[in-house]
Amino acid sequence: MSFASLRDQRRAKDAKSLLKSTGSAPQNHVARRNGWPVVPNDPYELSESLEIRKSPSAGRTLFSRTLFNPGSVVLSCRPHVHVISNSRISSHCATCCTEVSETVSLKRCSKCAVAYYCSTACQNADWPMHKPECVSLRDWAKSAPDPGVAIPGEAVRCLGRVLRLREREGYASKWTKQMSSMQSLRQNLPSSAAESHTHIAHALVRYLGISGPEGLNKYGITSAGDLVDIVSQFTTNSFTLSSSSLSPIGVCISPTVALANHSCDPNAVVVFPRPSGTTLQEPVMQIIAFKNISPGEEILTSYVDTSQPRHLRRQDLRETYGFTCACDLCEGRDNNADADPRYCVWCPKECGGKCSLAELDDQQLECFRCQAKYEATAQEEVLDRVRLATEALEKATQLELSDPARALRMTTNMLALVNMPYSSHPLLGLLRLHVALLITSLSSSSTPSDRTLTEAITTGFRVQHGLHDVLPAGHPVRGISLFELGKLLAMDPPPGEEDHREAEMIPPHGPQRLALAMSTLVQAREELRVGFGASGELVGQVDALLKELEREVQVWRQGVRNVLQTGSIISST
Ligand SMILES: C[S@@+](CC[C@H](N)C(=O)[O-])C[C@H]1O[C@@H](n2cnc3c(N)ncnc32)[C@H](O)[C@@H]1O
Repeated sequence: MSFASLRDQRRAKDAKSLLKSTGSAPQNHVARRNGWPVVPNDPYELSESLEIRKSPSAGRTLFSRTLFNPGSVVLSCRPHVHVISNSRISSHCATCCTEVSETVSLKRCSKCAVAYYCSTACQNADWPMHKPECVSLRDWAKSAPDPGVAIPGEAVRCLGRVLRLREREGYASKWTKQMSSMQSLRQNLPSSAAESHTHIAHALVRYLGISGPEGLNKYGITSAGDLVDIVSQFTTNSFTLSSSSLSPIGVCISPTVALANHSCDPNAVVVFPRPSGTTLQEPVMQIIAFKNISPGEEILTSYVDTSQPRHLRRQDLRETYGFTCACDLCEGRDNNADADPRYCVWCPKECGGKCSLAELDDQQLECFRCQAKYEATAQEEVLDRVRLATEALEKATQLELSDPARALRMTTNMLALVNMPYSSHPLLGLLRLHVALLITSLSSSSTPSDRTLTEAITTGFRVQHGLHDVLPAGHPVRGISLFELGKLLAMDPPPGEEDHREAEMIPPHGPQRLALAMSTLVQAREELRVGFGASGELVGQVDALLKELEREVQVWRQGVRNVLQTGSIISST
């Protein structure tokens, strides 16, 4: 069955459920705005500034009833369930997600040796949930065929918590009603998702020690369809749990935040800015407006990385969420007469214009500015390099955590080969990964080299350039990458290497670099105040670093003054 017919089926289904929800009540009893029925907020308890409407083709969606300025918090809540991912399980507290550091140590659960906590208070808070989970984790480890799979994946651990919480909270509770109201794609499951759903369902049953239908009944599951619904609700509505600097650290579910529909040109973002200051309230999840949202406007977040080209965004959305995005960006209604900066190469005549790589279909690449066309062999060579770079990006991303040195060699080699605008896929991805790997190398080396620092800074500037062309101001990814660049510029260059190359140095050294670091950090603060809201943890970190640099500048100015004064004393005597 084609995707279009699946979508049409869903539309028909939406229309049916709409009729059902209005029942036999007269039409004028159903509140409508712009023709869309307003759905009662219950059981969500949304604030007065928000309302839920039912779209004809995209299910329930959130609308604003007030003006949200860029940087204002649209919604703030603690997720219903969250778990730390397998790769971060020993470095983040299972309860509040605080990361291990020089000042924070984590203690491991002595029974399962899987969950880690930053304090006794966090361990106690998690105990009612962890107690049965602890038994499941131990049983799972005992029967694991090898140590590499001794801990179940985060989807299975998260769903284990969902089922146990449903039982604990009660099937008629608000908590369970909210969870059950989340959309399931069971009826229109994309074929690509069926295999992974089955795999998760099998693993879940094994993890919970369920051996027959009675075991499932205990968790309120009366049919295989119920189980598919629960897995599908998870995949369609879960969020990547991230640190305050957007590093992925786990997975979580909030039925309220999940009410927001998707656009590749969104007006709001979902972040975890750690605003509470009290670990026991964390993780706090927020929807933040990064554009003006007027009363009566739909609140739209993005489920995918919007710096990616359309074909990759569409593929992700189809496979995981079962729909084809029809936003202005995807449908080419964004009034952009140039090549898509997310997927393009430079003009063959180097006029500064770009040729689009989107919808190529054997056509000749043509410059949008001067209409010059690529020769067949040159075009083949360019496309080969794009393919090669795409594969290298995928491979290096997989190796980022397990073998960062090898990943760094791959990005270094590939960056020397690709020549396309910094904003374009796969170059932007390679540049972002390259900076991250260089930062890892700088922080893990006992003798970091100035060459590595310089390369990280120059690459950081290229990333800025690229992101600027594909993400709007205030997007959290822009703020984070400016902050990283500011921190690199603020680092003291390693001693002993700098003098002989100073004249040709890009970026500058000495006080000029300090000034550049400060202006970059001020810009980062502006962007972060929008993308994470003013009370985000990172805004405080930028302020602290700016104060430190201010003091360095004072010391440096005083030093110059001293030298000048000493000089004038010498010359006057
Ligand atoms: C996280 S849920 C959003 C809330 C959902 N509309 C509901 O009624 O519960 C994601 C699902 O909403 C629908 N959806 C979200 N954004 C959409 C869009 N732009 N176009 C079509 N469907 C969309 C898709 O079915 C998707 O799988």
